[in-house]
Amino acid sequence: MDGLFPRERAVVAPGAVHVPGWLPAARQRELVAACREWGRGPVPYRHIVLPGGGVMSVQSLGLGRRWEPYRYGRDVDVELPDWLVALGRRAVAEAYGEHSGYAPDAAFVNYYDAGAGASMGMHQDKDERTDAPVVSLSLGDTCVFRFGNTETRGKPYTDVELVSGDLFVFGGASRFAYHGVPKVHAGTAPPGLGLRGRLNITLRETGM
Ligand SMILES: O=C(O)CCC(=O)C(=O)O
Ligand SMILES: [Fe+2]
Repeated sequence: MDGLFPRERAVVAPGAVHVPGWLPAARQRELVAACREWGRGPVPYRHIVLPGGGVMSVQSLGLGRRWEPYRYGRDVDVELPDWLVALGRRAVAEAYGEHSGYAPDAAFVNYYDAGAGASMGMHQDKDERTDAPVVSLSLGDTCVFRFGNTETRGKPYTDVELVSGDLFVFGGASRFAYHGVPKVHAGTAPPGLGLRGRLNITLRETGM
């Protein structure tokens, strides 16, 4: 039945807002072009190695501050552009009706190679020293985004389909909720986007 009914804006949990189709197609193409440009160097997208030795299946790049699991370091892969800060502010205003001076200083760009089965386990974004919201933008392949609770990695959670162009903001009572991406549906990116796989940009205020 997917596609028969329009996807509606939804408050998935208090402070967690899903806005389907927020980015117009032309904006999505611009963002994909920017993600490609950022990856040209000097620092490429890479699989982050976790302190326990695990290797993330997602390939990531840091804008603004670089995340060195599990903290933000001083190194910068790519500067965080002002236009992306402005987009983040518009996103928070879209979700909550006001942006309250949202001032992100870091972003992760995550690339999911759907053909290779890339996914992201349940985790909290808790290395920031503020409780300002996280803004998430999705491009390319559709994924299952699992949005849970602040107590455990497990149930209760809600599975949300994030499609290219969707906005998801989590703040307030949901800021430290566990979330993850158990599945990316290969080959579901909009044909005109020119992207194989999924890109996700998450903006944060590190408070540092
Ligand atoms: O890819 C996503 O939608 C989520 C990414 C995420 O949770 C993160 O980068 O911390
Ligand atoms: Fe996260």
